[in-house]
Amino acid sequence: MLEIQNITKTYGSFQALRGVSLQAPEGEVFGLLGPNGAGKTTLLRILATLLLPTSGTVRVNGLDVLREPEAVRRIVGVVNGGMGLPARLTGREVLRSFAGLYGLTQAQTEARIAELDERLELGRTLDVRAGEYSSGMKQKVVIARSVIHDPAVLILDEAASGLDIFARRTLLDFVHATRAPGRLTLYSTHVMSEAEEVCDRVAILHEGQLRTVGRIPDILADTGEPSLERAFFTLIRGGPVGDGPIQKGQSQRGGPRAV
Ligand SMILES: Nc1ncnc2c1ncn2[C@@H]1O[C@H](COP(=O)(O)OP(=O)(O)OP(=O)(O)O)[C@@H](O)[C@H]1O
Repeated sequence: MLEIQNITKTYGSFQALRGVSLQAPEGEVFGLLGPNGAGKTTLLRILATLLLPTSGTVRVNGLDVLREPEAVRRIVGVVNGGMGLPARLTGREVLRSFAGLYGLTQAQTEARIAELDERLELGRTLDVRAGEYSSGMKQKVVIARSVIHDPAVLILDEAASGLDIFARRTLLDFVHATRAPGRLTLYSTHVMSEAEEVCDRVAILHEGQLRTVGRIPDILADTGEPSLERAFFTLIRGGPVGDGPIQKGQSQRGGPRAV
């Protein structure tokens, strides 16, 4: 479903991604974890055709992101920071205009808006102008807009940030429900409990390189840690957290596990 081969990205003389390769199968929610500045947004923007890599290749559903960006955009939905909404439009108008861009008929559009209203609990947000939204209302409409065309691949970059616990719960349930044959959701977060809840597999990125890729139970077993948060620190710091014993998996530091 997603194949990333040796991606690098250089900003000026700074190497933000230093040879990232991974594969993510369909039918799963795949988590991308890493500290600030690890390169998560850079990688996700490359996958979403919003940024060119310096080198390497990415295929989404067999489509080359560099050679066939238009085709990739039709099957990908993306939410990342700083996405704006036109202040004078209501949520419903925003969704209708995006549905039009993707060629949905009026009947398809209204059915999809009704479905997203239910799944994301949009409620009155649909009929309020975006200029009057709270940050949580805005984020819900941004998410609804990103999936109006029912994309096979959904990229959510820190999508829960700024949401209260009710909206966060709605989002996590929504993400959970995206797990289906022929679908892939990429979910980046700093919140380990979110990753533990919704992700089947995670990649941990640090300083532009993968520290590990795998199923969460396997990562816990390999690091000998009881939680993803402790495993995360162990992998990022290159040593055990607190006074915990050094466990198996240490030999893998600095290189990713096979998926
Ligand atoms: N346009 C840019 N120009 C120069 N450097 C950049 C640019 N965008 C990102 N960087 C740098 O690349 C590195 C990776 O940034 P990126 O935003 O991908 O990290 P991140 O893992 O998403 O971080 P965060 O969790 O803080 O959002 C950082 O050191 C950042 O300063």
